[in-house]
Formats: sequence, structure tokens, C-alpha cells
Amino acid sequence: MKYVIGVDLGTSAVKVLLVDQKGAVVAQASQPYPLSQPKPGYSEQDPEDWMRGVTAAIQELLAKTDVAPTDIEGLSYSGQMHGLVLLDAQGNVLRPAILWNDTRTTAQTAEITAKIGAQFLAITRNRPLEGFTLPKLLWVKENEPVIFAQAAAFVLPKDYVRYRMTGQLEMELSDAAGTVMLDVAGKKWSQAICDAFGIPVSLCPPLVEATAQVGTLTPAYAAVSGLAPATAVFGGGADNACGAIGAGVLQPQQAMCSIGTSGVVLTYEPDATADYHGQLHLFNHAAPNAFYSMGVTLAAGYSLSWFKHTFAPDEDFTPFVNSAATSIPGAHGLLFTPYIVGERTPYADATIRGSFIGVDSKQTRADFVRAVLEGITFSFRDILEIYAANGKTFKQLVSIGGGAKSPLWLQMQADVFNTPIVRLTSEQGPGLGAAMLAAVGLGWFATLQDCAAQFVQVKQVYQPDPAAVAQYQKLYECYRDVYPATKDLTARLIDFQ
Ligand SMILES: Nc1ncnc2c1ncn2[C@@H]1O[C@H](COP(=O)(O)OP(=O)(O)O)[C@@H](O)[C@H]1O
Ligand SMILES: O=C(CO)[C@@H](O)[C@H](O)COP(=O)(O)O
Repeated sequence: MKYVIGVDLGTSAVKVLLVDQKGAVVAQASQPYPLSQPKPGYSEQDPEDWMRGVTAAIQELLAKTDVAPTDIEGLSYSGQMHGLVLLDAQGNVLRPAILWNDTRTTAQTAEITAKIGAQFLAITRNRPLEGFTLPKLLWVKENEPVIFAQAAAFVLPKDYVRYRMTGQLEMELSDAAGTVMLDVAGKKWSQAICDAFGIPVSLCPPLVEATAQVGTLTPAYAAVSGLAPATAVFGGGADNACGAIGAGVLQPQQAMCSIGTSGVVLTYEPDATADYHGQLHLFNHAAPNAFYSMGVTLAAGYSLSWFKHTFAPDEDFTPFVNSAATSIPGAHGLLFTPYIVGERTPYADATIRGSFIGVDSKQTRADFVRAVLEGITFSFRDILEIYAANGKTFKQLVSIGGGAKSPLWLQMQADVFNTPIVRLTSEQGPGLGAAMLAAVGLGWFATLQDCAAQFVQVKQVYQPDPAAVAQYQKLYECYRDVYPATKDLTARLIDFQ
């Protein structure tokens, strides 16, 4: 039997999966790393922490199995998107990576809109938002000119990890789309965007396709990790593109819902003509010549992990989440909005903050846990409403990410969306998608669709419960009114942080 490894470089942790030729996950390992928030709106990670985590997770993975490293034929990646890693001419990291959920760049996004708003949307297929990479590059250029002057290249998180493992510096296409410096339909760097903002195109690394082999491991990395030097390394993909592949979202009308640190509702787009007027993102898929659209909740799983970390640091996620079962839909009148680091879809608003509305002396901690889960789920419903307004409804949604571990949350999704929710045998969609890119790159399968037919396995389908659907419809109407009512108020409170 032969194997591949999928490395999922998430925001909370790296997860590595060892997958055999039949698609069975034979071992997995995970290593967390810290997130640094030195100022309100800032979110950074040290790329060296990613490297330590990836290497330790691979070592742990190999120690868990009897699989010979020489039987692991290939490895590929799924990566948290948009994070800016600046490198000097020797490939050294110049400053901490500025992540996708860092919102310090409001001035730069306004600058982009004012300068080339309509042209920007036409080329990149996206509105300039704080989370994307170009505003981060402009922020460094304006605020840290000495560092910017030393920059010889920029990469995204998983592209940096791949560089350290292979010595090859490239940027993979589905992730490059999230820089908003790419001509998305033309699959090439946009000279017009670079020129408009004084970014030398020489900073943009060569582009590589997701299933293309970039090389093999360096002898040094093979020695330290325990992998074989001949292990073939493939481009990989943006985590949401990989999540879609791992969820089998490879045809029009198929859609997924991902609860990781962020939250995503995503659908496959066969070409780049879909037009959501910038309300949703449109990026290149990691499947060849395909695209996907998506809306993003900035703090989905992060709202839950913040709440648990703050109020129940010693409890495990599973009992903590399950405690919500002792509450009821609507959490005895408590509503939560998950805007704890600002929001992206449907409100591109870096200064909105979260709220608990309807706090009552009869409520218990279980009500608060339930309200957090429900508020996050309502934020996904907001994205589904945008799809519906554009004529897209889905027969079912495949649920992936850490949040898909919880049967209670899966049923809640079915009830809030009034749509069947599919649970797969593994909730590690991005890691599985990364492994599938290696499997196709190695030629085990002719297409990702063929690979998905073998690798993607449904475990259970959660059907909406009509009574809960009716309750959640009324609650969702209240939820929608919280944003306009709290927008100005919570922005004023930021001064007191
Ligand atoms: N047992 C669980 N039940 C429900 N949600 C969970 C559970 N364990 C973790 N989570 C949620 O999953 C999130 C992490 O998901 P993951 O897909 O690993 O994220 P990332 O890829 O961003 O690192 C956490 O923020 C947490 O809220
Ligand atoms: O910014 C986005 C997508 O545009 C995020 O979805 C990141 O890609 C991080 O993903 P997770 O760590 O939550 O999986």
C-alpha cells in the first residue's frame, strides 16, 4: 500500500493526515501554535512556529504508524489564506506574518477603492477587504518602509512552509487569488494592480498549479522530519479550496459550510462569470480551471474558542459544546453576534464588535454556550441569504472543520439553514483535500472528481426539524436587527480597549 500526507496549516493548529490509496485516513496528528494580537485589530503569527508545528506533527504522525517513510509517495498542503510573509533576498522572514483576520488595513482598503475601485473588482473579482494580502503589503510599505525596502518576495503561509521543506519558492494559484493581485480569469499576476500601487512585480513569486509537483524534500528537511528525501511535494491549495475538494464540492450546485477559526459558506463555480457584485469572494479553485465563491465569518470557531478559553479554560470542547443541549433554541432569550474581531460577510466592517443581547437573570452558562453556537450559525445564514438573493439555493451543505465534530452543532445548522447537512467520515476537509491534491499529482487518479468518488465518504445526513426551523426563523429575524442597532455603539467602545 502507498500513502500521501495532507498538511493543513490552519490558524489554530497544523493538522497532518496520512491517507492510503483507498482514501482511508490511517493516522493523524496536530500541533497548536499561538496567535498574537499586539494591538486591537492586529493578528500575527511567527512563521517559525508554523515550521516547528509542522515538523513536530509529521514526526508524531510517523511515530503513530508502522508505515515506512519510503511508502509515503507524496505530500501536499492546505493553508490559511491571505497571510503576508515577507522575505529578504536570502529567504529570511522580515517580520511576523500578518494574518487573514488582521484588520489594521482599513485605510489601505479605502485607498485601493478610491484609486481603482471598479477596475479592481473586474480584475481580481473581489472588493478590497482588510483581510486580503495587497492591503497588508501597502500597510508595510507605508508604515514600515525600512522593512519593505528589504523585501525581495512575499509568500502565503503554506507556500512559505513548502519553501522551507523543498527550497523552491513559488506561490500556488488558488492561494494567489486571495492576494487580490491576480488577474483571476487570466490566472496571472496583474501588472495593472502592481503598477497602480507601486508594488514591484518582482516581489510576486512564480505561480504553480495545485497538483503540480514543485520538487522533493531537501535532504536536511527529510532528515529532521523522518520523511524520505524522494517524497514528491505538490503545490497544495488555499484552505477553503482544499476544504471544498475534501468535501467533494467539485460540481456546480454543490456547497459546503466550514467552521474553522473562520466560518465559510462556499459553492463551486464552473467559470469566472459569477457576479455577486463583490458581496461574496470569487477565487480560483484548486481544481483545474474552476472557481468558487464564498462568504466569510471572521470569528466562527474563534468565537467559541474565545468564549471557552475565557470562561471555561480547563474544560474540553466536547462537553462544553454539549452543555448547550440543556438549553433550548433561542437560549432562553439570549442572542450573540460573533463580530468579536470585526466582520467580513455580509458586513465588511472592521469596527463592529460582538454582543450578547437579552441577558436575563434566569439564564445559565449553558444558555450562553448555546447563544454563541446559534449566533455563529446565524452568521452563516446571512451568507446563504446572499446566495438566495442571487438565485442560488442548495439541496444540501457538506459541513467540515472543527465545528463539524459536534452532532449538536450539525443539527443546529440543519435547523437554522432549513437544509440537510452532510457529515463526512472525517471533518478534516482541508487536510483530506490536500492529500487528494498529492494523490492526483502522483497520477493515482486522473481527476479530482475521480479521487473524490473514492476518498470522500458520507457518515450521516442531519435533516431539518420543522419545529426548530420555525423557532430559528423568528430568532434569525431578531439576529438580523442586531448589526444595525449595535454598529455605532460598539465602534465607540473600541476607544476604551
Ligand atoms: N469538539 C468540538 N465541537 C465543536 N467545535 C469544536 C470542537 N473542537 C474544536 N471546535 C471548534 O473548531 C475550531 C477549530 O477548527 P479547525 O477546523 O481546526 O480550525 P483551523 O483550521 O482554523 O485551525 C475551534 O476554534 C473550535 O471552536
Ligand atoms: O480568510 C479566510 C478566507 O478568505 C479564512 O477562511 C482563512 O483562510 C482562514 O481559515 P481557517 O483557519 O478558519 O480554516
